[in-house]
Amino acid sequence: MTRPAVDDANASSGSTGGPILEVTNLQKYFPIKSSGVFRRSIGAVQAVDGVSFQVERGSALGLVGESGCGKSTTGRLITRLYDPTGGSMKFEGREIGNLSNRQMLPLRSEIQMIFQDPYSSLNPRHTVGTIVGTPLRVHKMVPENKVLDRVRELLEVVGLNPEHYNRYPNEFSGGQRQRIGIARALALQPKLLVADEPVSALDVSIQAQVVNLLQDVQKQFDIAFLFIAHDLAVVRHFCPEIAVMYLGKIVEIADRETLYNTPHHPYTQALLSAVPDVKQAAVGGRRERIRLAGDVPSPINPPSGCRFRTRCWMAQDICSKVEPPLLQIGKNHKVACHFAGEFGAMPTSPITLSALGVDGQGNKIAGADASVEDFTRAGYADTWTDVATHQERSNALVGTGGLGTGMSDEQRGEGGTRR
Ligand SMILES: Nc1ncnc2c1ncn2[C@@H]1O[C@H](COP(=O)(O)OP(=O)(O)OP(=O)(O)O)[C@@H](O)[C@H]1O
Repeated sequence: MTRPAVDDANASSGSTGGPILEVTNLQKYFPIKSSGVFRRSIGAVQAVDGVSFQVERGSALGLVGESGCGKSTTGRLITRLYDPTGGSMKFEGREIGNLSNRQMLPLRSEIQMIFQDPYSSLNPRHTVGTIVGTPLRVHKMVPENKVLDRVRELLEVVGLNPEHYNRYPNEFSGGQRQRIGIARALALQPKLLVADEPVSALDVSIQAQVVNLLQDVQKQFDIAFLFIAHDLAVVRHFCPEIAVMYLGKIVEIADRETLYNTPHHPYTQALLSAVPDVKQAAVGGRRERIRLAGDVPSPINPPSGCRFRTRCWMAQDICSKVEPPLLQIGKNHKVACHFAGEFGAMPTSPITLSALGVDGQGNKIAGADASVEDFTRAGYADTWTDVATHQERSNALVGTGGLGTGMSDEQRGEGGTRR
């Protein structure tokens, strides 16, 4: 199976490079209707509420968070199984959020999805040959007399016996069924694959095999991935960048090394504390386990200010009054927390004040300008504020030991960051 070279693909879609997917301030509110004849809207489930990220061509972004935080909804928006309530989704530079089903049709082959449950996502009445061959026929990928050859080829790519095309899904194990789902997704030679918890329904012993297969096909066909998972261990080896979601929002996003080594959001720290650390175990150490109290609150009526505050051990008054913006605090690191910092060394006063133009109680400071920075933009800026030193830093100076504008202690005020 071959994929067009990246440059050819760009040329055909009119793309000029840049990320394959750019999502900005994406929202999905599911309306709640009253019962009765006149089904009025009486509220909304704020499943995804202002999410921004980008996925580079051939790369992988991990989207992680507890059940109900909006990961699957985000994946379904990108594949346009759902219509967004607001925001923008650009695929190869082209807005796809407002495309009709018809306009979307040619793009469907380029953005494919792998589902969590390999049992319910395959039609039990169809043979594997039909399941994998149908997209080939619908999108006229190959002439009719070549469909079976291509199906066999795809089965081989995903490590299944090509001669098993005549079998039914119930004749395969869970891991093998997920391989069939992967073969079906690969049939259309996608450029972006949304993998929604592709291994969580599988036996632990099989999970690594399927992740390895996904990694192989990613390299072989230069496919970009949005890899959705509820735990940080699964995405660790797959995704060079990871976004952590909580109740419809991204609370922290960073490159893998930064996120695993120096998480700055209490929620990320809690999630990471549940991940076994082989290196630490080898030297006889144990990472302190942080147990979060209670469940994720309802997205129908989320907590005011910071949505995580009801479960956060760092929460203070400001957290209920003001929503923390997703501040860039490192070269490839953004975090949405008034008290963002390394575990055990988090600041005692909010770091977000000057960006927001508010005082420590969350009240607007008369005459103070909030930052002009757009906190909803996807990707990273070239300059940011270092929360430890309160100094401006820029890509050009990182690594040279050089720092930007030094700030006096006075300027730092109540731990305020200058932007
Ligand atoms: N079609 C829908 N109608 C109404 N509410 C929905 C719908 N789909 C999802 N939701 C709600 O939106 C919120 C986010 O759900 P979503 O499935 O995206 O979360 P998730 O992080 O993927 O969780 P899980 O891992 O359990 O799938 C949940 O509260 C869910 O109940």
